[in-house]
Amino acid sequence: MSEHKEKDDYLPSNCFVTSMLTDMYQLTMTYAYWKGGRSDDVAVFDLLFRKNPFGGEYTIFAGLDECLRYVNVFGFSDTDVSNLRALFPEWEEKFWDYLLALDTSKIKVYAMREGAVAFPKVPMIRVEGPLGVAQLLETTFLCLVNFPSLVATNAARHRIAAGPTKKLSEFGLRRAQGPDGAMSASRYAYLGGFDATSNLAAGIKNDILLRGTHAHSFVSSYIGLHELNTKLLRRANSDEEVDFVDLCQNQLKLLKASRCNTGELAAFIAYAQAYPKGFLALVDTYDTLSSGVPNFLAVSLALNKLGYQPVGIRLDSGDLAYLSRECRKQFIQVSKAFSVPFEKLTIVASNDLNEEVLYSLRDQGHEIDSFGIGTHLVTCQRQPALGCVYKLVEINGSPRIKVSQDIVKVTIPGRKKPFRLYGRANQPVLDLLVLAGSPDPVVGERILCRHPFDSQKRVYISPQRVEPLHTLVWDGKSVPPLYSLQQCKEYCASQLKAVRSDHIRRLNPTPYKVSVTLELFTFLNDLWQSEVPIPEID
Ligand SMILES: Nc1ncnc2c1ncn2[C@@H]1O[C@H](COP(=O)(O)OP(=O)(O)OP(=O)(O)O)[C@@H](O)[C@H]1O
Ligand SMILES: O=P(O)(O)OC[C@H]1O[C@H](OP(=O)(O)OP(=O)(O)O)[C@H](O)[C@@H]1O
Ligand SMILES: O=C(O)c1cccnc1
Ligand SMILES: [Mg+2]
Repeated sequence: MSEHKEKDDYLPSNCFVTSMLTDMYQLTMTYAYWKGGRSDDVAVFDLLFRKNPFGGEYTIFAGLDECLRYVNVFGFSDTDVSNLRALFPEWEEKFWDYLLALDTSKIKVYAMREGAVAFPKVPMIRVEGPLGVAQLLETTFLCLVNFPSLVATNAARHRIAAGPTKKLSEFGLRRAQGPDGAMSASRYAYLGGFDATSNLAAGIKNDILLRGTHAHSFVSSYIGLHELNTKLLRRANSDEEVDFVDLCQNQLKLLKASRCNTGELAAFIAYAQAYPKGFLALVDTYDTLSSGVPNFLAVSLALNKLGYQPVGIRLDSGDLAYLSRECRKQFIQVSKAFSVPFEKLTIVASNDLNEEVLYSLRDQGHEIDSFGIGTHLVTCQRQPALGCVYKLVEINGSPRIKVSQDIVKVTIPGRKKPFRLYGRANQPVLDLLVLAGSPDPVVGERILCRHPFDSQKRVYISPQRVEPLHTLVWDGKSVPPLYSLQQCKEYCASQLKAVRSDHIRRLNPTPYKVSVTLELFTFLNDLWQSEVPIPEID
């Protein structure tokens, strides 16, 4: 086989994503399957999680496109084989021919749509095909789904906490877990509900709106007005150049602000000279209310006189609720006193924001229009990992079960189709797992839905709508349609809108029901009984 197996342009975003990006035990199992003559046994694996993250009751499924890109380039190169040969010199020669020839042409992948709201135990992805290959996909698939889904869910939670009208920008690049953590976080935060990113590379690569203000260093780099290389600024609608520095100083006098830092004023003037149409100032370097805001307003009034409209401010410390209200008050006062349209200037807030702070700000009342959120969003500080697993559920048509003392860890065996059943209000009521060979649920037909493990819990439902959650997305090659990031983002928003609000609420959200058919319930319990020896007490 050639050194690279690149097919078309459908390649993983990260160059580390190759068939060697896996746990060593996947390769040692591959060899043992091959030695045991099991490589071509037909396996079915489910990729699912057991517990929603962040103490919530929902999860956003993300990362599918990257899984399919990986499946598209799956395969071992000559270099991979020579590296593996050095590691495992005792492996039989013929195995290397087998490994070099491995591809995903016999693999089928069924999956939820990227951006779907997913619930515990319902497979987000089902992989079918030769055991030797399907097994090898485990680690990489998990790696490609866990973090994206976690970040997308985190972003969705921040969106819900901020409210639908606020602008949300992801500011996490500098604090992310390495370059891939940052690039993934920017992409999947957007999918989960953010509007923009400060990450230039991610914005350009993914066509995400780029947003940014300026740093404290820009402000503190100026000590006085003498550092400005020009005093001039051209009017918006003519070529006339005006002494802008004089104009700003005069406006400051009119504002009767006596405790302003002159270096800060110089920085704001310099920024306004560079961006007269996009003037937004970070106002907390010295003192927000007695220096930053009056300096900002003086420069803004001067810009107004030259025909420009300023954009707003960023607050990055202090009590953001209080400060934003005070700033808005001052904008309104100045609007009235000077007859300028400053009432609705944008207030951006940042500084260690997270879901809890967003809720708290809402409770207190604030005037912030836009939030810049970094560390907590991209590192998922509240819960740093999602526990997706990849479990064998069937081999050569025989269902397999992984039993555990801990009931939530028991896998639901067999090849299954998941459906979302909708009730009267056209809202999802429960997800139902049905054995693949059994009939699909039918609209208007009453069906018994059972809790997979708790025999007491069962409900009848006559669904108003039945939505199959899986579609075939890879059948030896990718199966269209492939959805763009924008489409995944829109799908995510529409899914979240459809879910009953009590599943989403902040405190004690209601768990969403995940059930199995009576047939699957009986099948699961019979298999459990037959596989687990009955303990004997003497
Ligand atoms: N009104 C508010 N209600 C709840 N939390 C807030 C409010 N305003 C700000 N916060 C949060 O409180 C924390 C304050 O952080 P911190 O202790 O670093 O203060 P700071 O204002 O940045 O101080 P410093 O300027 O000394 O760095 C941040 O996480 C911020 O998001
Ligand atoms: O707090 P986060 O949610 O992670 O958001 C990003 C933070 O990063 C920047 O601070 P930093 O001190 O790095 O630089 P600055 O001088 O621009 O404030 C910015 O001002 C925010 O406070
Ligand atoms: O543009 C900003 O204001 C920004 C970007 C990254 C981190 N903190 C702030
Ligand atoms: Mg900061």
